[in-house]
Amino acid sequence: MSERIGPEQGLEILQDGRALFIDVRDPESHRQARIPGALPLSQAGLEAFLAATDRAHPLVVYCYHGHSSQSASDFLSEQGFQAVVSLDGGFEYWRRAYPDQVETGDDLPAG
Ligand SMILES: O=S(=O)([O-])[S-]
Repeated sequence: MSERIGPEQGLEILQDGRALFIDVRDPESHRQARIPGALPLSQAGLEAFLAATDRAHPLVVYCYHGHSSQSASDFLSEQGFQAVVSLDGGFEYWRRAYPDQVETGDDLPAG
């Protein structure tokens, strides 16, 4: 089972820039609002993601409430990713706790 982290730890990791945030919600939800710089990952993009991503790159996976991100994290661990965590509370908690850490609409990811 992959590790879970709380939102405070997620914020620290985001600010350190040491992990890739993976958004497993539906693509439209991602387009509307997301954790800054997060990558949308759906079934359709999975193969390309697995082919292109370094297994050593730390990943923080999030969904709506922190449930489906746990199975997505387990799956990514099984695919060889060495540092995968699931974000407790998901985006719904995150957007209320850290409204200034939400990117919306078609804003380009920072950096
Ligand atoms: O996205 S969710 O599985 O936490 S409802």
